[in-house]
Amino acid sequence: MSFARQMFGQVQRRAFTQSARQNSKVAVLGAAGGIGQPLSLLMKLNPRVTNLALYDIRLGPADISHINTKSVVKGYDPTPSGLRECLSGAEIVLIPAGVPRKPGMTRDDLFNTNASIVRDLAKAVADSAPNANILVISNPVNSTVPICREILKSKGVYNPKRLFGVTTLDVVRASRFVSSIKGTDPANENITVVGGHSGVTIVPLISQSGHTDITGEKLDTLVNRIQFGGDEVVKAKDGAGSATLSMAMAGARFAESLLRASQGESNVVEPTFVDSPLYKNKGVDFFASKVTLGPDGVQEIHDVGKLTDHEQKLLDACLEDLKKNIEKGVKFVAENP
Ligand SMILES: NC(=O)C1=CN([C@@H]2O[C@H](COP(=O)(O)OP(=O)(O)OC[C@H]3O[C@@H](n4cnc5c(N)ncnc54)[C@H](O)[C@@H]3O)[C@@H](O)[C@H]2O)C=CC1
Ligand SMILES: O=C([O-])CC(=O)C(=O)O
Repeated sequence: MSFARQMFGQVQRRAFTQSARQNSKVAVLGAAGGIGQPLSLLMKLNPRVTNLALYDIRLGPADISHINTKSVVKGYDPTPSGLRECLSGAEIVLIPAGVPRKPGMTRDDLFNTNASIVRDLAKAVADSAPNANILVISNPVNSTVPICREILKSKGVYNPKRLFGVTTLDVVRASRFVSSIKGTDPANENITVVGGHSGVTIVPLISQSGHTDITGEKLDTLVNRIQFGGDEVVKAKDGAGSATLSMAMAGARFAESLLRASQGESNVVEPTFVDSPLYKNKGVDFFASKVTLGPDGVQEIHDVGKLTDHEQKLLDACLEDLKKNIEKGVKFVAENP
């Protein structure tokens, strides 16, 4: 039997044998995109999902509904009522809607287009799924998450425990890159990455991984590759977009963690960009660090732990940029409500 048949056979068996403990509707906004399509596929293969609601302004991945797992899939029209129905009753709303980078662009260069897309989708979520966990993938995450907060606040439904910037890809990359240096299994490499999700705001804490032998130039190269892993992909795709498959996997992993926590599993920890007390005294309202997830979303925000002098310098540079990125999102909503 081919590897693919074996793999999908296993997924299917799991899907049919594990009975869902509760109804979990997951909505994907931007479902027809480079991330949206594989992300929707992974959600369709997840036995914890009972309803999968797909929305995009262009035609979506219609054949996902033919996959023989139990969940019910529905694609919605790109109309206000379609979006309302898509969101109604959703436990998780994944947002990969928006434009990706081209070579030479920073994530911040996407702001002008993606800020209004995310703002308008956040308004719809506030109206139709005010209690949902909102998982923002659209870049620049450091600004689009604060945009969501401002919209939810303006509508009186902001719950800081349920708004997440998805930074899982940084952690996925970090464990893969460290494992390729060390010749280890990436599944066993849990590298903490804190801060935000662009360039120097991405701060990998290699000292906490136990790999104290990665130092000097080797460490600098590794840190730079984690911080600019997204650029590596943008360059390789040469105008055809940015990371899609690895991002879909990372988004699906984060959504799965939230579902595990909401379905009663304890000690579910994921790094994510949330409304965080850690650096509010420095004017930084959002920060990614390890977060224990619970049935109500954020359960506990962990601090960054012990840092080397080198990591402290990286963190200082991160906080400076992050503050500006967050302020930019807040200002956008104040001026363009
Ligand atoms: N957080 C992260 O780690 C990562 C974030 N990204 C970001 O994810 C976003 C999406 O990337 P791709 O999927 O590659 O782009 P894409 O262009 O392939 O797909 C985006 C989709 O969003 C849809 N869309 C646009 N406006 C919409 C609206 N108002 N409502 C619903 N759907 C809408 C488009 O029709 C398209 O299908 C980009 O902003 C990219 O920078 C990409 C990789 C990693
Ligand atoms: O680099 C980009 O534009 C997409 C992204 O966020 C990533 O791959 O980490």
